[in-house]
Amino acid sequence: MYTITTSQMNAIDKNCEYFGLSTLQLMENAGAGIAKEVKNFIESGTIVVIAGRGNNGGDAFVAARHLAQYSNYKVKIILLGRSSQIKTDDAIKNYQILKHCDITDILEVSDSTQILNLDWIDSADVIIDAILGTGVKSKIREPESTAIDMINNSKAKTISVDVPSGFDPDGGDFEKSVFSDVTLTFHRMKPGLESKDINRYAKSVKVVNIGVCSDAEKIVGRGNLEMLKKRSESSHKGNSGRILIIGGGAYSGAPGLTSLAALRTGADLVTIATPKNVADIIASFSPNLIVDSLSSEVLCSEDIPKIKDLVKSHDVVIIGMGIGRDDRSKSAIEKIIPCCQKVVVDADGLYGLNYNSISESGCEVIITPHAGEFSYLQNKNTPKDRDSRACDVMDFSKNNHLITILKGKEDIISDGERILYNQTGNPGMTVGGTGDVLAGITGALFAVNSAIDAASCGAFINGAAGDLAFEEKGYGLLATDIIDRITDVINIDK
Ligand SMILES: NC(=O)C1=CN([C@@H]2O[C@H](COP(=O)(O)OP(=O)(O)OC[C@H]3O[C@@H](n4cnc5c(N)ncnc54)[C@H](O)[C@@H]3O)[C@@H](O)[C@H]2O)[C@H](O)CC1
Ligand SMILES: [K+]
Repeated sequence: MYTITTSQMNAIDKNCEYFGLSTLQLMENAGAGIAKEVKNFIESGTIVVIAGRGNNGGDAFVAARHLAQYSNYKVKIILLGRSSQIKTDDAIKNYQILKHCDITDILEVSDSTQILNLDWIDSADVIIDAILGTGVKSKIREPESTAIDMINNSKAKTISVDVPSGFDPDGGDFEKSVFSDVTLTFHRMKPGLESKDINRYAKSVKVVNIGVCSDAEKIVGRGNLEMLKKRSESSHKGNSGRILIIGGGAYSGAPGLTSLAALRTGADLVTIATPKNVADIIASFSPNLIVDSLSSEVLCSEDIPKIKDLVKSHDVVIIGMGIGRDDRSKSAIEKIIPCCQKVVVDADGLYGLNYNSISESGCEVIITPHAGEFSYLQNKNTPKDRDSRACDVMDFSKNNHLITILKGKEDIISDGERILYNQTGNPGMTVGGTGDVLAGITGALFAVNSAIDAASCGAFINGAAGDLAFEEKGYGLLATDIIDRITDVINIDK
């Protein structure tokens, strides 16, 4: 089973909320799960909860409430800091309920010398470590740092909530951490908990189910958008993506739509390399576009040296839209794709895919076929039912080392390991050009994000912008109406 990072877990949480499953409910399940494991671990004794001011502490307040129901446990709680400093509404609620649970031993400790003098830690049979979870950042401050040392120096068995406090669940560097006997991590394994020297920090790790609804993980939602890289205030021109679009010749509108969609998604620079017969037409669409004219009226091998040079100065290549199916173009595309580091292949570009050279070159490829194009790629009909389609998309992506967005009423996205579904979009989007827009959005996201995030969020944004356009224009919506609403979808929470 795959691991999930902190930002993936946050995305799942946010998607759960969209489906009506609140973070308070998840916290209740998390805390109840911890209490159940503690009960299995020890029959009776003194349990000391050491809680921080975030949701990790909140989970432990719930666990304390559940454990306090049993007379064979003496439950004591140490909150690091004052209750007025608890950060989240969920943790505050659960802390306040503790007053009504017959738990008499609750201490709020802000000063590290006070912690050093506490005899509670020595008297504990089990310590529940809930100081820091996935919200840990940089150097450990006081009083958390002293509390971690106290736990590590105590004889009590330590059960860590989600991760040993201080430890980076994503597997990055960290300053110090609790050494825990049992770590109870929520929902899925975390990459850091599988690292090679993990035994020092977490002797045993168990995944605890917290009742996440499966669609929150499978269906792309607003939570996934939050995983996208935020632009830093100090970013320079080019940091947010330089996109090279290779398209046009047979048509002129398609690469124009792709370019404008990429710019509206936040790309800094877009260059279109296009056959000479359409170069001036495309340039006339918008002063925002840089157009580089190719040697003849179709993309051909004579253009490859120039394109290889252009590829070097761009982060992502989007290839295929409006290019036509001339054999000369097809063979040029076969040679161009392996020279790219990141490439989105759409429309006629799909007929120039060479899987062997892709896997040898190590370039990252996203393809965006519709069902007909996918049938051609797979050399068999694309199935109609959802599960078989998803299976095919997953197998195809895995076997060919690429990421597929199979466009349809419900888009199916896979990197060969995971399957995601996108349900934004509407029947008005069967109009021409919407696929070109999707390629542009996806390419722009790909410049600064992982391929799977770019593909899944690209599909979501395209469909959601299409839904906004449909509200106003109904079946008269145009691909350009979608481009005009991309920023509304991306900026909705800002
Ligand atoms: N879906 C889930 O997995 C759920 C997880 N839950 C639990 O929530 C925590 C994450 O909660 P969060 O509030 O985001 O962060 P933390 O509790 O880990 O800590 C934030 C808290 O700590 C302070 N802090 C951060 N870094 C430091 C530092 N270096 N030194 C001192 N203090 C630090 C920060 O200021 C905050 O106050 C997750 O692990 C789960 O346990 C949810 O309950 C349910 C769903
Ligand atoms: K913890």
